[in-house]
Amino acid sequence: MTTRIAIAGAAGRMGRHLIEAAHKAEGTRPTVALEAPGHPSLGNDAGVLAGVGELGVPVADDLAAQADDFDVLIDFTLPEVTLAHVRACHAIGRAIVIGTTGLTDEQKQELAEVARDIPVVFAPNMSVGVNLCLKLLDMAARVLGDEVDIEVIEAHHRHKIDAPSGTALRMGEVVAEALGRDLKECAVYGREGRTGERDRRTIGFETIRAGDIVGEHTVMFAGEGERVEITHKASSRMTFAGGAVRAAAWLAGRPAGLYDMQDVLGLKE
Ligand SMILES: NC(=O)C1=CN([C@@H]2O[C@H](COP(=O)(O)OP(=O)(O)OC[C@H]3O[C@@H](n4cnc5c(N)ncnc54)[C@H](OP(=O)(O)O)[C@@H]3O)[C@@H](O)[C@H]2O)C=CC1
Ligand SMILES: O=C(O)C1=N[C@H](C(=O)O)C[C@H](O)C1
Repeated sequence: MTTRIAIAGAAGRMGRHLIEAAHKAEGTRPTVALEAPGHPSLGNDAGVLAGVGELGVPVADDLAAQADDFDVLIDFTLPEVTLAHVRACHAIGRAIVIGTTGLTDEQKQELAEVARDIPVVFAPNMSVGVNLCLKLLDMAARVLGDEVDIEVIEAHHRHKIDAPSGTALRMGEVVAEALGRDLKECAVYGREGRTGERDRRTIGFETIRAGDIVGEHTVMFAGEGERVEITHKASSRMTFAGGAVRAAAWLAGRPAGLYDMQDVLGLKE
């Protein structure tokens, strides 16, 4: 059966790749494309926007009005826009895949409540490689334990508006959980001035924003005499878009619940 996909933020960096991925993947089809009211792309064909040729899917601004035309919404937009779409999907009973990062704790809480009634995949990074790295990080943290200093370094393009990246924060959470720490208490974001010696139980975050970097993450476990680094480098947004479309096909017809990419990829024990 073909999964009909709606794409929010269709004219955005990820939106265009999502249209292409949903069009090219077997078993999925982009049927709805959304942008905000007044957006210059409204009425344009989504396939033309994405560079894959005409698809007969004009960019529109009203999700609820197209409820009968899609099975799963994929949303890579802004936290407040994503939450409005979550509420709309709840009202019309549709599944949603969310890639948006930078949600507040309150927004995540609302998402968890809605996921009691509809199926939701929510993940800061949809690439297979990053999700494999999350497994490796759990193992590295358990083996190296409290004997090492842990730093998360991430680099992204100059247009990114949230920091640290959602992926970096998730990496920090995985490491903190493995070590029995609370990330909210042990995270240190950037350093400046007379900082004093490093406290071993902290987890440091460094952010680079420059040029057109698609997305790079390194977690460093540095001890006396050796260090381990686990690095992921994305060189194309298609790696995220392909993962999101795979998640949408996986989600169609599932029971209500809050899932992540580890569920989609079968990486949970
Ligand atoms: N989970 C993952 O694997 C990944 C997650 N991301 C995350 O995805 C998000 C988007 O990133 P990116 O594509 O680079 O950002 P962009 O700014 O390029 O895209 C966001 C799009 O959403 C549009 N938009 C704004 N308001 C609405 C609305 N009310 N309805 C529909 N569309 C709207 C924007 O329009 P405009 O700005 O023109 O008004 C824009 O086209 C970020 O949070 C990023 O961190 C990114 C890559 C991978
Ligand atoms: O904004 C981006 O581009 C990306 N955002 C995600 C994040 O915040 O982790 C994932 C990816 O690295 C690209």
